[in-house]
Amino acid sequence: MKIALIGYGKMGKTIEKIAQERGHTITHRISDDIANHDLKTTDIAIDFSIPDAAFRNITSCFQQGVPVISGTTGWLKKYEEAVRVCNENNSGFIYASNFSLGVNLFFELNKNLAKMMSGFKDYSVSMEEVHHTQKLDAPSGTAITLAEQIIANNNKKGWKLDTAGEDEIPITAKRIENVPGTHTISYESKVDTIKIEHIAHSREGFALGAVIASEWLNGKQGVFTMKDVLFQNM
Ligand SMILES: NC(=O)C1=CN([C@@H]2O[C@H](COP(=O)(O)OP(=O)(O)OC[C@H]3O[C@@H](n4cnc5c(N)ncnc54)[C@H](O)[C@@H]3O)[C@@H](O)[C@H]2O)C=CC1
Ligand SMILES: O=C(O)C1=N[C@H](C(=O)O)C[C@H](O)C1
Repeated sequence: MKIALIGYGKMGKTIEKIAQERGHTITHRISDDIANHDLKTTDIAIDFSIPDAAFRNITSCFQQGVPVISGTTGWLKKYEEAVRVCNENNSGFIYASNFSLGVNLFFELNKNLAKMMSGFKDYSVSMEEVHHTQKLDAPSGTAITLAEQIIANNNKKGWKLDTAGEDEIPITAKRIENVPGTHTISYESKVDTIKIEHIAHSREGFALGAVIASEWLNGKQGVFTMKDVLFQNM
């Protein structure tokens, strides 16, 4: 496959390595305004850029007839608009706050645990995410997805960074040098604590997931999720 990398930073470079190992060709390595680039000869674009540029990058690809895998976080208020532009252009789109297989399994575990805990009022839920110090957004996209899953399966009404109200999930975001991404969910009562945690040891899991998603999306039209890619038969 011919792949355009939009955002050639930490993730772009890790994706390049894995894509080449799997026999793909990198046609573009883009770190500036998408308007400067003609993508028509590429099969798919993988966007891991910055929150302020992601929407413009993604929709510009659809308008050029190029399907998109996007892992950029912090732009999701415009997700529905991106879906509309994808469909108008008969293109293909997968966004995921986290492309790793491990986190997508963790998402399923989180939903089940939230459902199981919903009847037990003695436990209060909270979340902590830890990432490297260059991260632009907080809380992480993954933490927001986890919180939305708890809200849908428990009796919480929303989430807040740091101090939250009675019916909200408090999320703590820590920034520590070189941490690829750790997410911990705790249910705490007076007598004990139940914790589930995902620790990424490197960026390779995110990058491999994004390349597998590109291979899966190639030739398809429509808007999909990582659940479609990884757990089609679940
Ligand atoms: N969904 C997932 O599995 C994962 C998502 N991410 C997200 O991916 C994004 C990128 O992460 P990193 O690679 O760690 O960041 P990074 O800062 O290393 O790379 C971002 C790159 O985007 C470039 N850039 C700036 N303006 C641009 C524009 N207008 N168009 C295209 N590129 C532009 C920057 O020059 C930089 O090279 C972040 O939003 C992060 O949260 C990161 C890891 C996994
Ligand atoms: O910026 C990162 O590094 C990461 N961003 C994603 C997020 O915001 O959830 C995924 C992963 O945790 C690493």
